[in-house]
Amino acid sequence: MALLKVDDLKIHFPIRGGILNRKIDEVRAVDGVSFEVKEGQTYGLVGESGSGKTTTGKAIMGLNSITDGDIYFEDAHLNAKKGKKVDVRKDVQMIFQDPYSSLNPRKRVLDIVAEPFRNYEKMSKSEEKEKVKDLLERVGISKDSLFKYPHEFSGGQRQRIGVARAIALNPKLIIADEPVSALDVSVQAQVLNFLQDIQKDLNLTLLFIAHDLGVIKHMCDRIGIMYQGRLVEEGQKEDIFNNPQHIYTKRLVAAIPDVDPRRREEHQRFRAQVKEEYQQSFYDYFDENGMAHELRSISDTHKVALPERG
Ligand SMILES: Nc1ncnc2c1ncn2[C@@H]1O[C@H](COP(=O)(O)OP(=O)(O)OP(=O)(O)O)[C@@H](O)[C@H]1O
Repeated sequence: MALLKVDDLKIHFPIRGGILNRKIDEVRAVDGVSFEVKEGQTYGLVGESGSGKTTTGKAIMGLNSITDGDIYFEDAHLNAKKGKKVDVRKDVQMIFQDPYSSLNPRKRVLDIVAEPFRNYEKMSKSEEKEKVKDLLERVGISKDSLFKYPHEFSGGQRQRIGVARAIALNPKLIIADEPVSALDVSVQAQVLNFLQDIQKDLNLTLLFIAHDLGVIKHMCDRIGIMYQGRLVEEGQKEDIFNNPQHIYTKRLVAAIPDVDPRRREEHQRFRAQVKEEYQQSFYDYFDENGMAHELRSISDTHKVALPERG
């Protein structure tokens, strides 16, 4: 069963200008995105910076207003216009990219991790401490850390504290937005493996957002490729990596450094083939400024590098 269903989601931000500050254009950050995440699955949303991944994640959390489309969690329609507002804050939690800024530097670990359940559960101070100690133990942080501040931890440890906070309410879905991209390469794998362990232990469903296809490959069962606010391709991991269909997906797969010497020649051939196909097809997809034809009103940040005209 799908735990999360995103149906034709559109999130457009107005661009205002002129002395009357009127809407002069819009950024179509998300423009007709549909996908489903099944219970227990890790679904990867991948795409370059500005492709709309974070905006999609925030909309699921209720942090972005939705222009059009629907989001369902279990059977609840999250953005229903009529009826009672559904609160999924307990069931859906987010882990952010930057463990340096996502933890309040003035708060102690105890208060950071206890914050989510203080709103939901009444408990004594000593019960609260015990619960936070348990959570810290679960994420591999010493329980003596209760009264320490975020700056006393390394990046990887801070991300673990962020995870302790995210799992404090026993959520069903975690949206992990680039959870390792701000970390040293040397600790990235550790944090990814730790996330997988936590997922298994707690039977969590993960929506994993990243720009790095290597990280997505390591983590995800199913993958959606975002480009300029659209989901240009979607499928099981094996299909995306072995038989990509969209030229943008092919370029992402071709750009992965080849680490397996047995596949080097095959990968080189694939790269050459993609380069040729991209050059031939470029002007079918993009105009002379590098903007996709059907998506011209998207902001300049979406421009892609122009190849030589063949
Ligand atoms: N509040 C906002 N107002 C106006 N434009 C916005 C707003 N939030 C995001 N955007 C724009 O929407 C587009 C998609 O942004 P988003 O952050 O979702 O992309 P992303 O794929 O997550 O990229 P990144 O990895 O850099 O965060 C970008 O062009 C961004 O500038």
